[in-house]
Amino acid sequence: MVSLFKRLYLVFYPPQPEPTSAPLKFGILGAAGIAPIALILPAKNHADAVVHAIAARDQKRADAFAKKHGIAKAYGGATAYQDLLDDPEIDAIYNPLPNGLHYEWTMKALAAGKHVLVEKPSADTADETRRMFEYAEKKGLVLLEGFHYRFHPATRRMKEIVDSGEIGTITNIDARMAIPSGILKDNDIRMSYALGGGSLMDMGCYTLSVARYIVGAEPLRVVTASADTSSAFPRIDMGATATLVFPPLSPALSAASPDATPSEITATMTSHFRLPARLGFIPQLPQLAVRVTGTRGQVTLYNFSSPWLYHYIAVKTTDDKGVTKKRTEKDYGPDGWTSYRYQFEAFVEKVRGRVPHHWYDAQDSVSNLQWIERIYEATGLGSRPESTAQIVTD
Ligand SMILES: NC(=O)C1=CN([C@@H]2O[C@H](COP(=O)(O)OP(=O)(O)OC[C@H]3O[C@@H](n4cnc5c(N)ncnc54)[C@H](OP(=O)(O)O)[C@@H]3O)[C@@H](O)[C@H]2O)C=CC1
Ligand SMILES: O=C1OC[C@@H](O)[C@H](O)[C@H]1O
Repeated sequence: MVSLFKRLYLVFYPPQPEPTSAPLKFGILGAAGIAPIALILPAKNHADAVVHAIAARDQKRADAFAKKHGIAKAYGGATAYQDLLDDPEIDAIYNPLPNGLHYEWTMKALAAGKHVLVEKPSADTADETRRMFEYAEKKGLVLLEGFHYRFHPATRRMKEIVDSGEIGTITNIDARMAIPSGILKDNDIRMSYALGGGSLMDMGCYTLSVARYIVGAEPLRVVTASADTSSAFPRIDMGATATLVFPPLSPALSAASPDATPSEITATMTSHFRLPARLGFIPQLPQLAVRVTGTRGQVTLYNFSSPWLYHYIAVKTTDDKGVTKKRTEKDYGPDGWTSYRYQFEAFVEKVRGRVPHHWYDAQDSVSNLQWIERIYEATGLGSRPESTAQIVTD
């Protein structure tokens, strides 16, 4: 318990190292709820980065956010986002706008010559994501989709266990990210189709991402997909469940397994904004685990999407004699380092032209959106709308 408090204390009150002589200056588009944990706190703990400006559609909101977080500049009003992008002092942009605005403002930020860390999912469609990364490449700028969980040591450890062959040949993956009803309000950005909402976009993007990461390959097909909708939000999947088939693990990985004939892998992904109460009044617990089943056992990473807060990796194996062994591992890394802090470290390293401890390429982000779109198509709800913004690129 003491270590939990110490860890969380250091997350919210991180040590602030002496800054370098010219730290990277970040600007944030929108006074978004996620910005403090995902960018401001990691930057406070980084010697070579500083959050220099915030832009919000309302000046008072921008000022209040800047004051609260010790940010030097606050842009407000109708032109605030573009004003921030036009600020020559800013090197990099954090884009935590609603999903449906990721494409427009990432493209505009790249056009202004800024590196971009864009929140997940990177855009509404795979085609938008592809165009964003192609443009970043052309401009020689760093663009990263913020799948922070990938940078955390617990995620890497789970993958290491799977790749070691300890649980045999993988047969199934079950990835869930779902929260009980009563948390998400009707006016949340996640409930707006026009803003790129839906549980598959918001939470399903993680479940798909983690399954693809574990297998290290793209799915072959969507087998089943269904969505829970309501008459009040007909185009929003309050919940979505999809079953996809992946190819067997690559020979390099299956060589670590003693099983002779690896078979296709079935992955089930579940996301939900409002898990219904049991018997109408007992709230369900959040579902936040990814479980990988193999021919000789299982590995479960609980809370794969926010491992920094709390997680465990449960490994269960059964040998040829039927003897079952269980163990639990944890890997938080240094106290106070969230998955966002690891992600931030990698982003800054990349911008500085150094090799980050972990990275994933543009195709990874494009593929994630491709499969989100295929699942939406299979549910009958269709992709989220493409941006209609006019963007001037060079
Ligand atoms: N990596 C992670 O762990 C998480 C990632 N996210 C992602 O971050 C993004 C933002 O999520 P979250 O912080 O929860 O959202 P919020 O609603 O808290 O913030 C969204 C921001 O978008 C701005 N905005 C611009 N146009 C609109 C509009 N038309 N309607 C509403 N807001 C608008 C607002 O900025 P302004 O201040 O200018 O009004 C607002 O502050 C999403 O893409 C989400 O998927 C969210 C949570 C966790
Ligand atoms: O990490 C997260 O948890 C809750 C979600 O609604 C959010 O958008 C996601 O990124």
